[in-house]
Amino acid sequence: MEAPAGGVDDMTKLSYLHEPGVLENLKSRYELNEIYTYTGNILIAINPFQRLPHIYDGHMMQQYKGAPFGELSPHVFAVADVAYRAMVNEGKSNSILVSGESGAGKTETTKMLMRYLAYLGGRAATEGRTVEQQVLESNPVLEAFGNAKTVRNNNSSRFGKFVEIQFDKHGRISGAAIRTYLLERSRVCQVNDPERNYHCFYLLCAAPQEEIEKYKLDHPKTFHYLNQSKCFELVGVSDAHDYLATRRAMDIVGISAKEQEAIFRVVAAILHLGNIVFTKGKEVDSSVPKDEKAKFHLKTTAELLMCDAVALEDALCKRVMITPEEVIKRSLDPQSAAISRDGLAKTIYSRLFDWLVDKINNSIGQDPTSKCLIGVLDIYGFESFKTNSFEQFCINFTNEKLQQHFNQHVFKMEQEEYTKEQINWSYIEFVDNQDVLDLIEKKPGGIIALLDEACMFPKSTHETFSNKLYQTFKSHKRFIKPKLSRTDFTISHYAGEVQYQSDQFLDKNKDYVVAEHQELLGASKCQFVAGLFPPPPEETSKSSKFSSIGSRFKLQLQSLMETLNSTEPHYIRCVKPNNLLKPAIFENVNIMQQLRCGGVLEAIRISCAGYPTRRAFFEFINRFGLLAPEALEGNYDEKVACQRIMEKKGLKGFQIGKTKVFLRAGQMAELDARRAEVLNNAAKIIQRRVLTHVTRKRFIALRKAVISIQALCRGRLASKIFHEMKREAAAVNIQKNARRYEARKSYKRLHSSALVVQTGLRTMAACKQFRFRRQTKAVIFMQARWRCHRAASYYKRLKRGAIVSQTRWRGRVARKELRKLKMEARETGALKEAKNKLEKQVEELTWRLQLEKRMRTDLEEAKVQETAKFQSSLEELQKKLEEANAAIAKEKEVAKQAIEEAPPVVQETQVIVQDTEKIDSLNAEVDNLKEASEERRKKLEETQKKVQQLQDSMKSYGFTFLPSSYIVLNKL
Ligand SMILES: Nc1ncnc2c1ncn2[C@@H]1O[C@H](COP(=O)(O)OP(=O)(O)OP(=O)(O)O)[C@@H](O)[C@H]1O
Repeated sequence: MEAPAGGVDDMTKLSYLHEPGVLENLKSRYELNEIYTYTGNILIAINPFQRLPHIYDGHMMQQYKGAPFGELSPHVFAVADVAYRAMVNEGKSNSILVSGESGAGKTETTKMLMRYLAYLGGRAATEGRTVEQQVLESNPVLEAFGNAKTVRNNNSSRFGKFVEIQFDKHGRISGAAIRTYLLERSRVCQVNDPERNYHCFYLLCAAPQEEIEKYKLDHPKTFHYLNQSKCFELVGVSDAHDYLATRRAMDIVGISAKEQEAIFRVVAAILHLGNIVFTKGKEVDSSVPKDEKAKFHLKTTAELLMCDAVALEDALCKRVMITPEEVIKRSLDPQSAAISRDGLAKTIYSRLFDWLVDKINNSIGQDPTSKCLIGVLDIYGFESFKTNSFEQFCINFTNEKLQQHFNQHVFKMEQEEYTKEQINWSYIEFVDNQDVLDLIEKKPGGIIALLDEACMFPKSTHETFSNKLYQTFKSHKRFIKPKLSRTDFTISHYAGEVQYQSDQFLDKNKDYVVAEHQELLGASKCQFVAGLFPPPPEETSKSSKFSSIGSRFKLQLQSLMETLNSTEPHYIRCVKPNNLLKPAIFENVNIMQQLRCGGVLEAIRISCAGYPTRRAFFEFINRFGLLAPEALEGNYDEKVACQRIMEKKGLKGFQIGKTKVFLRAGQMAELDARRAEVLNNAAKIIQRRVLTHVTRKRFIALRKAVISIQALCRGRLASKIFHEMKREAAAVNIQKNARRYEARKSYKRLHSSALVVQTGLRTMAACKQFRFRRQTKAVIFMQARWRCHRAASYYKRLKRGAIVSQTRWRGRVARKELRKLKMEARETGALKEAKNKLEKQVEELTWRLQLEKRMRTDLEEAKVQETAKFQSSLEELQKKLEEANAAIAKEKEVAKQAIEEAPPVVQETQVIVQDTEKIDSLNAEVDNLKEASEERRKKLEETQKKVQQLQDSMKSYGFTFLPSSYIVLNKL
């Protein structure tokens, strides 16, 4: 089969299984950012050196949850899922072993595993912190105190870690425990350029100002333990931010504020401790703090550790030697004092780290009832440098142990199984490393045992120790004595030869606290510091008195191996693609070496050549019996039934053992696929029936609901239409009223305009009429005047004529009368009476004339003259009357005389009566004219009043008219 361009996701599928093929496959996948590849059950993870958040997000977790192994592309979640499912289904503990060299991505992979397991087995946070939250948050705390920048990794874990996640019977996380291995103690006092010390020191130096002041800290370059390297900062990392993040994580894992304060106080004390420089004292081979600065740091260290400064100085510069005879206090030279100081710093730091791990474990809590666990091992990979010390020895010892576990699982157990089951099998050669392990750990006689022995003898040196090694293992095929060195030794590990320098082995292996240090800090006033140095248990035997790092580590590894052996292992091999720590660089040689060290190539070979899948007969029949029901019905024995099932499915190359069926790679998957097909068909039938039933029920309910909804909708629609209609009617009404209002308004405007026009016209007509009447009046007046004048002229002429004729007549009549009077003179009384009557008449006429005169003066000036004329005529008449009266009086006198002489004769004068009547008629005419003019005047006044009123009202309406209009309006 040709490999696809993007590579295959399982290398057992490769057609040409050789090193270049494997490398090419990994390379082509890495170029596509496919960092994970399977090799059978082993997952190879190549460090991308760049964030790929999309492959670790929640969606991805959901995808991998419960997905069959191999169905989705290779992923760390798939391995965790398999481990979890196996634990839940089979009730067996599982472990995931993550290995690889420094910087290969073990810690990141472990974090992903833990996140995914927390996702699978997590529960909703009910009361504050959950176990999984605490497990996850323990990472930043441990990283702050156990990680440092090295040349190979900016965040290198300087300890091994095995996290046991305990689950309850429902598969929920119920507890957890963290075991740590072999913290690199030497880093506390010794840092190579360009590496860094543990992160916590730098974090504390970047803490908020008040803490810096409290702990009397300064820039990292001022501290001896930090300034041995010129690297103080990490690119893209903020120590100040990480300090706060660490404090938050400490809160979550249950470290109280008081404890946190004590922890950082101790960290600060270690920094100050490192700055205590010694110089020669007055006595021989004695030492004292070098200067004031050293004294200041001594004092500060004592303050921070809450112990006596003098006692601290003594503990650093002196040693107490107990001999059977006496107790001797021996001074240390400056060099030894510095070693003592560094020893104290290392002890304090390692105890602090152990305290943190214990605290986290206690705070998370263990579940004693838990039966299953998933262990995740993140441990340093194989190391081979130019100079390899005790740490590399222990690390490589660990890797040998793990390799053996891997061998046992993948190769040895495979082959043993084949032999046990008596199947045809041509054995594959594999490198068994038991001899290396024997070389290192065998008791007695192993390197660790010899090292312990050397440490117990005070006079031993690394030379004596090396010689001992050379003598003991001179014929061991895994032990080589280098030709050019007298103290180095080489071990031929499974991954290659490593040459160790033994000069520090003894010191680094010693695991005892100097009694003076123990005493000093055990008596600290700070409970936390005193707690780090509990009183040592009473020694029972001499052998138990001595404890070495090497043997303690060996015991820890033994216990770890026991745990791992009781679990079903899963392997993740992390690979570092380049030493530049940069993405997209694939260094072939480097990677090939790592694959070889991780046993990946061997695993590929055996997976393909052997029978990676096996099942007990009953398990196989249980699982795949449904593929050939006739094989079960025939009452065959299990072995035959298994054979029939496989033959029916056309499988070839499988083997039937004594109790198990052995399948070639991929055959199990094929059978599973067939089984899934059959199950799917059956499930489909059941689903069909159930679905029909459910769908019918749902349909009926739906129909009912639809009818209700329709009724409701129709109701709504009708009400909507009704509402619309109502609105329309209202709109029409409003329109109607609006139109009416508009029409009325325009009508009113028209009406008032017509009125104005009419008023104008009427005014014009009235003006015309008024002018006509005025003219008529003037004419009448002129006519009246003319007639008056004519009548007056006629009257004057008539009166004159009348008076003349009257005078003549009266003269004649008077003479006649006189004669009569004379005749009637005798009747005096009658004459007297006539005389009185006449007098009265005269008086009356006089009164009337005066009245007329006054009236005429008031009325018209024109008549004044006439009246004057009348008056003058009246005066004339009066004169005449007087004359007449005088004549009458004369006549009376005459008559009196005549009467006296003769009887009087009385005759009435007709002329006076006629004049009076004429005057009366004229007066009546004048009165009539006056009345007529008075009436007109009154009418005119009234008209003017009306005009004035109309004018006022029109003004209030805002109209302005011509004066002629007012007149017309006045008339209206
Ligand atoms: N899956 C990943 N995705 C992104 N970056 C990664 C991944 N794995 C590793 N890295 C990067 O590689 C660096 C080193 O990884 P890590 O600390 O996990 O290595 P390690 O094998 O644990 O090293 P050491 O043994 O020194 O602790 C990380 O800081 C990170 O930057």
